[in-house]
Amino acid sequence: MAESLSTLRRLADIITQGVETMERVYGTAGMGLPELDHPFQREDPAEALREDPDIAGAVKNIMAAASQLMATVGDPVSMAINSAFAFHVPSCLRAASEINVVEILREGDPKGVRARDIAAPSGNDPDLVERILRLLATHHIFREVSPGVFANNRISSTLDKGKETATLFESREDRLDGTSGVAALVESAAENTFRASAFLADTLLHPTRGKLPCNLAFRTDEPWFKYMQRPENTYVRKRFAVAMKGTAATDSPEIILQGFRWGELPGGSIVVDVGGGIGHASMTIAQKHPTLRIVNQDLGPAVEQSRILFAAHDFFTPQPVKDAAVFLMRYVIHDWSNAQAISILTHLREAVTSTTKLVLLEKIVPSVAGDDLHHAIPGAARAQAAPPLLPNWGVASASTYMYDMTMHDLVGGVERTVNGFIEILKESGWKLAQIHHCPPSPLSHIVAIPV
Ligand SMILES: C[S@@+](CC[C@H](N)C(=O)[O-])C[C@H]1O[C@@H](n2cnc3c(N)ncnc32)[C@H](O)[C@@H]1O
Repeated sequence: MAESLSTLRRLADIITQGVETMERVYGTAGMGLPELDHPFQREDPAEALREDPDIAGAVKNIMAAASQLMATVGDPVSMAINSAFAFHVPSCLRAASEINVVEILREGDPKGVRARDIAAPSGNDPDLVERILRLLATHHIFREVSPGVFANNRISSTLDKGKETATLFESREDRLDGTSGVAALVESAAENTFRASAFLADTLLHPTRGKLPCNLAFRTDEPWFKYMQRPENTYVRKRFAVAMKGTAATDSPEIILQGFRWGELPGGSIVVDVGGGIGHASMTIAQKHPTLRIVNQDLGPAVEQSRILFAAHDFFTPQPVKDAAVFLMRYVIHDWSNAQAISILTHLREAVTSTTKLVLLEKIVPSVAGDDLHHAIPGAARAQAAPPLLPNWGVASASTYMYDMTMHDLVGGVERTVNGFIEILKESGWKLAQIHHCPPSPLSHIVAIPV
């Protein structure tokens, strides 16, 4: 058999094996696989089963093999051109979310709602709304149940803001407050990151020191975080904060407890969550390990709440806590360039005791071609997919690479490889001592000690 045909068969076999694993695990648990056509129910025990390692492995293999199969059999010219036009997906998705389609469908007839009734509350053209939803339904986001009639499905329903449509239309300013953060993340990414990303090539063709795609897109010399502080960007800033909650929606909150052994720290040890934001990581640690003393530092005001001390601190200035057992940073270092990251880490290094540890929670970027698994660092080695799959499982790992470019385009940050972490840690007086991966999450605990 020609090589390409045998590859096709091997990819199809991977999918078959994955499906068999899913049938076996769901069958043994006496549960059905959640249906694509039905709205997502987070509390459904069948959703929790996705954490099962066999299911998580099967899902990765099926996604990687299915996308590789499509790339293999699809017309290459169409594949390239469709990739270039794929921007219509986020553009339509944001449009649907902005006019609260998900909530209109949730409140409407479960059998489906006509485009004219979906368009009416926002006063939009029903024909245009129908075309937007048709493009999305073609990508399995929403269902077109009969011509011009739409319903939510498993994917669209994750954007549900959980409020009455009347409330959502009443005040645009507050519509995202208190929501899961998924719609905020989608709208923020599909507006701000999307606009910034459109200027990536321009920054390569006309590189100007210090200018990021975001600076060209928003015609400002200010960094993104500063630009968001302008009074006219209040809505964008509020939405961004809610969107940060959305970034955690794909991970269990318990992930903070999975790697580094917080329970082995002596009672009374101080854990400083540097750049801890609203403190959800601090809160999870404090609840599970009540004898630890947690300090959550961020730019905001200082308060004491739920046994956590919220302290105002700029991490580009000397670290005031000099007796910490752990400096923790979740999703902070990826916001910064190497020079800035080294400055932040150096301030922490200057505040250590002989036993202080640094714990970074970040994604570690694998190469698509596979990595050298023989790093001297305990825990660094990670499973790789067997051929013919891409070693990094291709699109099943896409979010890591999407976040990497998001960091670059908006803030000049970077999702780092293992070597990237080794380098910035070494430059700031730390040594990477241990890595705990937390599959199926792409997040890892990176533990460093002072040298
Ligand atoms: C991506 S968020 C991560 C927040 C939190 N660690 C989490 O996992 O949700 C980055 C955080 O860094 C904070 N930050 C940005 N610049 C800072 C600075 N100079 N000093 C302290 N915190 C800063 C932001 O306010 C934000 O809360």
